[in-house]
Order: sequence, then C-alpha cells, then structure tokens
Amino acid sequence: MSLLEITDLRTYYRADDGWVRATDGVSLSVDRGETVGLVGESGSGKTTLAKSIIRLFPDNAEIRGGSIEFDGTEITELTDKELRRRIRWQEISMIPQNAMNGFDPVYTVGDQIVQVIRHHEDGVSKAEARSRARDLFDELGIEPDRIDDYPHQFSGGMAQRAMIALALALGPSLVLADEPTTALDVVIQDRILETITEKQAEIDSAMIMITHDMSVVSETCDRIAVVYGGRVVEIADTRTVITNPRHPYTLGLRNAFPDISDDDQELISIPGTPPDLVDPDEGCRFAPRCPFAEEDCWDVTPEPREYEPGHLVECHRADEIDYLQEAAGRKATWQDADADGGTAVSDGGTTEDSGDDAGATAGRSDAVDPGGPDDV
Ligand SMILES: Nc1ncnc2c1ncn2[C@@H]1O[C@H](COP(=O)(O)OP(=O)(O)OP(=O)(O)O)[C@@H](O)[C@H]1O
Repeated sequence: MSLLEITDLRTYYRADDGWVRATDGVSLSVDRGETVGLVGESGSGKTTLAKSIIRLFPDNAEIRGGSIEFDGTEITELTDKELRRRIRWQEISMIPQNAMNGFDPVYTVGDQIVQVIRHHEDGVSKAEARSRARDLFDELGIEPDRIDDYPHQFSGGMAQRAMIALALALGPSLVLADEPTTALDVVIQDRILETITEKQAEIDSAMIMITHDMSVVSETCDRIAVVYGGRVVEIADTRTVITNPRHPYTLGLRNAFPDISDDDQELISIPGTPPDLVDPDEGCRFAPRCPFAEEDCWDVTPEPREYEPGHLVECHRADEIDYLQEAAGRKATWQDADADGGTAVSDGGTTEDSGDDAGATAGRSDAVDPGGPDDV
C-alpha cells in the first residue's frame, strides 16, 4: 500500500466570480521513501495540491470532493485539531516557497523549532529540544548560536535552511517541498537542494517536490506528475517523462528547458495563457494552446489512459507518440498554434482565446506559521 493515496481530489477557492477549481480531479500516489515531482506553469495548481494534503490553505479554500489517504488514515475526515495533533509536522511537513514568510516574526527561530518539537513529542524538556534544534542547525550549515536570532536577522538562504530544519525535525514520513530554492540566489540553490535530499535520505522520508524547473525534477525525483489547469495530465517515472513524454503540454515544457547535452537546441516556449479555472470549458484544458487539438479535444474531457505500466496520460492523441514527439520539436508547430489559436494540424478547433489566468489570488498566503499554536 502506498504511503499517500490521493483520489479524485477537488480543492476550490471561493472567489467573487465563482469557484476557482485549482485542484480539479487529481489522483496521485506516493510510496514510502519515494520522491515525486510536480511540474507545471505558475497557476496550474501545484501548491494547492500540496497544501490540501496538510490543509494549510487560506480560509476561502475548500476540499469539495475526493479522498486523501495517508498511511491508512483518511485525512480529509480528520478535524483541524486532529490533523494538527497527529499529522502536521510530525508525519507530513512542508518547506514553503519563501521560508521568511513561514516563520512568525515575533519569536526567535529557535523558539519556533523548540515549540514544534515539544508540541508533538511528549516529555521532551526545553533544554533537550533546544539541543536538538542546535544540532539540526549545525547539520544544515547554520551556526548553532543563531537559533536565538529572529527571522529578520536571517538571510534568505539561512531562513530556507532553518525551515528545512523545522520540516525535518520530527522525522516526518512525507515532506512537501514547494519550490524550496526559487527564492534563493542561484549559487546556493544547488547546495540547498543537496541538503534537502541528503537529509531526506537520512530519515527515509518520501517527498513531493514542487517546481517549474524540469532540471530540478530530473535530478531529484523518482517520478514526475505534470500538472496543467488543476489536473495531472501526465505521470510516469522521471526517465519516461523526460525522454518519452506523450502529452503535448509535457512536450512543450520539455522544449522550453535547456538540454545541456544538446548545444544546438533551440528553446521554444508554449504560446498562450493557462486556462481560466473559474468555470473551465468542457474538453481538454490544454486544447486552446495545443497545436495538435482536434474536434474531440474541444468537446470531450480526456480520461487518463495507461500506456506503459505507471505511465498515465490525459490526451486524446497520446497514442500518436512518434508524430507528436517529432512535430513538437519544431518551432513552426507552436508558432502556427499561436497564430491560429491552437489548430496547426487540425481544422476542428476554434480560435477563442482561453482568457486570463484565474488570477483571483486575494487572501493567498504562503505562510506556514509554525510558531502559531494553531498551526503546530
Ligand atoms: N487564495 C486564493 N484565492 C483564490 N484563488 C487562488 C488562491 N490561491 C491560488 N489561487 C488560484 O488557484 C490556481 C492554482 O494556484 P496554485 O498557487 O496552486 O498554482 P501553482 O501551480 O502552485 O502556481 P505557483 O507556481 O505560482 O505557486 C491559480 O489560478 C491561482 O490564481
């Protein structure tokens, strides 16, 4: 049995013009010790999916359907109190995009780590918890005395390391890492990623690694789930997604990232904008940007189909793999799609623009707030 089994999850945000269907029918499993990458453009629903797992989302978010089974427990049925007591930090922790927002500015970083440890582990004295926090700082390359500093006294890289310390302090079985290095200087990004994966291996935890960077996932993940418009449109082991993808969106993402083994590679971006997640149209959500969209793609929502064991794709044309891969590598394919609204190889589509990104981010919060008693 998988450690985490998400089935048909629907997490929506209440907005002025309706529900934003940020996670809209997602199924995903994670095995013990496994690292699964979530990739996709900004606004595709990666963070919402992760935050749904530990219910660390804003007040206007709601799980409207589906199930999240973690180690045999249906966690959508737990009360907030049970989730905080039994699961959050202890079993599942999160490294947010920007650690600085994750710490409470009024407590020292050390106090917040001590508080999390003592809240979850009975009988640990303050001195013991402090000594563990110091050890963790040391292991993560932060001078242990700095546990008495306030978050604003930390650089971005140090705050991110401290957040990693906090996320790993209780040896959780699952870590949710949400773009853990994007807020950092490129020079230290690699080192932080290395630190995360080393510590993860040490405590043998599974990880969901969110990123829009294909090179990060290819280095760190066992499997990759490609997220588009609130759905997982393709999932397989990392090698398959990188070398043999079947979904046109994955092919487009691959074109947009440099391949260091190919000096002559021309980077091609995917034209258009992500779908409006308030009241999305029937059919494939990628159709308005897809150069391969045919009539069915506009009308019929594709169901996930398994092509090889564990390789699932939501695309009506995914069995035409040779053609898709060859054509997707040509810049003209995507330029034509840009010019006529997504129908370079079919005359069945329409040319309507997909509209703006839902953009309704009012009340959005990345704060994990480990210091607040309600969140530990
Ligand atoms: N608090 C909120 N209220 C309303 N809509 C929201 C809120 N937070 C996110 N959304 C919307 O939900 C959708 C998914 O957002 P989400 O942050 O999960 O995507 P993402 O793939 O993680 O993007 P990013 O890489 O930018 O973090 C987007 O359309 C976004 O505008």
